[in-house]
Amino acid sequence: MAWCPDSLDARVRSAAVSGSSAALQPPASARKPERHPDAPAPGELLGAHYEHCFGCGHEQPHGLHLEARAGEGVSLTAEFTVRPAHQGAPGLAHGGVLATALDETLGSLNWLLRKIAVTGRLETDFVRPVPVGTTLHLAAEVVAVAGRKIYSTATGRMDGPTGPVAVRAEALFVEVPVEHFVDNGREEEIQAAMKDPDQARRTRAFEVNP
Ligand SMILES: CCCCCCCCCCCC(=O)SCCNC(=O)CCNC(=O)[C@H](O)C(C)(C)COP(=O)(O)OP(=O)(O)OC[C@H]1O[C@@H](n2cnc3c(N)ncnc32)[C@H](O)[C@@H]1OP(=O)(O)O
Repeated sequence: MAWCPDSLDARVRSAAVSGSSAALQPPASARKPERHPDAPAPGELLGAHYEHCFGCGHEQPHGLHLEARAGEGVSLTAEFTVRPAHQGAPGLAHGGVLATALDETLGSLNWLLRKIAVTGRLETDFVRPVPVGTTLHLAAEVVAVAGRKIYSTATGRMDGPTGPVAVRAEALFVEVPVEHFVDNGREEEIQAAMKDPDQARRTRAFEVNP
């Protein structure tokens, strides 16, 4: 049965105001997202899904080292501190880096659904310049699911989790089978990731859970 709560209507209206495209508006057949019973508990850190991920991996010296924490329902929060390596204009975060932070945060949501999905579309509003040294407080949630399509939204705030919005994004993730990575990725990194001694990361990267 189709799911169309007031909050989704509000999001669609707000999307229209912010200018996000029709492709990011869930169809009438969309359903409410369901948190997987084995999803990390609210408050739990998600950890890196892959040590060399530019967004969350600890083995990327100039990566974002983004730390995401499960929230209620299918939501999470994350933090990312802008470092000198992330500049575009002097002293300010590069817009592409901020989009990456949003992409990584939104991508982490799929772990709460226990679905493996990749970004199909990401639309970003850059609302305020973000100086180097700023900690961006990100909050994201999945708003609807339609077949393989996962619709989600995120904001990034400065000066604390309730501070002014600096960036926001809406996205469509598309669920993919594990072959997506095996068939398209580079052999050496795939082999290395499959040998990762961390069972949780291996599971997250290479198993699709119903
Ligand atoms: C190892 C770590 C693990 C975990 C991985 C975690 C990684 C975290 C990193 C952050 C996330 C990323 O950056 S991920 C990396 C960046 N993204 C990518 O590399 C994805 C590259 N693109 C693709 O591989 C492909 O285009 C896909 C998978 C997105 C879609 O291809 P497909 O599988 O053939 O599916 P397709 O039939 O085309 O589309 C399915 C449905 O989605 C819709 N759709 C598809 N793309 C779009 C789009 N851009 N805008 C609107 N709608 C779209 C279609 O209309 C269709 O709707 P309907 O007809 O069904 O209604």
